[in-house]
Amino acid sequence: MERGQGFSIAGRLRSLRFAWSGLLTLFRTEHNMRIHLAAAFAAVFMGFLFALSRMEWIVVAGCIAGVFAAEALNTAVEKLCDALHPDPDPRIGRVKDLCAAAVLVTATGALVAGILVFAPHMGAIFR
Ligand SMILES: Nc1ncnc2c1ncn2[C@@H]1O[C@H](COP(=O)(O)OP(=O)(O)OP(=O)(O)O)[C@@H](O)[C@H]1O
Repeated sequence: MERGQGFSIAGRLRSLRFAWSGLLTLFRTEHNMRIHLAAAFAAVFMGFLFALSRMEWIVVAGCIAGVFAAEALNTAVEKLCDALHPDPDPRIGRVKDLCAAAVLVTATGALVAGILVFAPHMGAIFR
């Protein structure tokens, strides 16, 4: 936001357009994001199939949002690193490894939460 500019609906809508454009770029350019998207669709499909409770939907939605946000931040830092320091540098490598670790931790947490939410429903089918 530039200094001296007041709040305006048009300004907020413009910011929303930028965020949407970032989201589209993420899905178009990041292969990992397509895997996250496929997992999210599978979780939502199974959520309707098993008629999840409100609390279970909150867990699923939180996991999907968390993984997408982690991947967006990871991609942003990667692009910033490449723009500021295109040459190989062990410090840049460490920064990228740390960001990748953040995505891994988030995705693993989402996987564990997904198993805890869906396993009892699947177990009920085979009982
Ligand atoms: N400029 C660099 N200097 C040193 N090591 C780097 C550099 N760029 C990347 N690396 C190393 O290579 C790894 C992969 O980097 P890259 O930018 O290809 O990320 P990625 O996770 O493979 O990206 P994507 O998911 O977009 O394919 C990094 O985690 C880091 O260890």
